[in-house]
Amino acid sequence: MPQPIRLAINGASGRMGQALLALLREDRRFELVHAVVSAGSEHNGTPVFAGLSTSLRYSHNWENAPSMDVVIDFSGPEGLAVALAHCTANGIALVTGTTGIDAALEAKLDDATNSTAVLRAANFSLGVAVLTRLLREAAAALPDWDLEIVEAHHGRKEDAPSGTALALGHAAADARSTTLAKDGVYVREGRPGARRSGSIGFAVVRGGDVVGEHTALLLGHGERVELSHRATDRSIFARGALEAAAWLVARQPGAYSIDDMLQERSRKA
Ligand SMILES: NC(=O)C1=CN([C@@H]2O[C@H](COP(=O)(O)OP(=O)(O)OC[C@H]3O[C@@H](n4cnc5c(N)ncnc54)[C@H](OP(=O)(O)O)[C@@H]3O)[C@@H](O)[C@H]2O)C=CC1
Ligand SMILES: O=C(O)C1=N[C@H](C(=O)O)C[C@H](O)C1
Repeated sequence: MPQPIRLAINGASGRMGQALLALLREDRRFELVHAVVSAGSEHNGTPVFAGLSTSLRYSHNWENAPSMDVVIDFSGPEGLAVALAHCTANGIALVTGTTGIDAALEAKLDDATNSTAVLRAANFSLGVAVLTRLLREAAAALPDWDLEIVEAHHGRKEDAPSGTALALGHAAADARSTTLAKDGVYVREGRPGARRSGSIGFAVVRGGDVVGEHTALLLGHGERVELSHRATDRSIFARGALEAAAWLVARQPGAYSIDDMLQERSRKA
């Protein structure tokens, strides 16, 4: 039996953190060595696995963190920035699903890939990986059709549009040889006028306990194509992030995506 992979979770008390912990109870590939929460968290110092013999407690401290091989981050931009600094200073691989990242943090993440293996995914579900490929194909095959991306999430989500919606938009824009900076439309209010040909619109729904739904609408005249994905259980994202972490620990420094992992696996199969 190989040594388990020493894992830290950043954002361990959150919705995704808890989904990861539930899977880790049964996953012998990993040893959870650090479970990080915010400085003001009510979970600080409390046991991570209530009822089990392990003594691991939630912590907000990276300074005296134990040795680890990989960090999985689902914390938010502020938490990610701190975890990233720890990973680059100590040569630790980083898997992050945090969305809503600004340009400054994007630049730090890019810089970090010179010294650290970083795998980023706005969505760790296999279905969304396939949806993205299908959308690329459809957007290129129907270049004159209007393209709109609609997403729905639970009412606690802080960023909009979702990271997945933006990633879908970037993929479609790329397939049409344009960019979201040029053609993305995020707000329609009052009297915005007729739809500009070639634009890529985003619409956002928030409420209840929706896990995550994304639809790309390709609207023609007299017909339309709808490409949809519905996540009904957060464990799909958690499972994908654990697969990514197990894969990333053996990689050289660099920037990686879920597609890199899937392509390497299909080459080996
Ligand atoms: N890529 C993907 O597949 C997915 C991505 N996401 C993204 O992951 C992120 C988290 O989502 P979700 O789990 O729903 O969010 P939650 O708000 O439920 O959880 C956030 C967690 O981060 C912790 N946290 C907050 N600030 C810090 C900090 N500065 N340092 C360390 N930990 C911190 C919180 O701790 P506490 O509250 O205890 O202080 C909490 O444990 C979002 O950006 C979301 O969009 C979500 C689902 C899937
Ligand atoms: O915050 C969430 O919940 C989710 N966030 C990700 C996103 O912004 O795309 C992925 C998933 O849809 C759930």
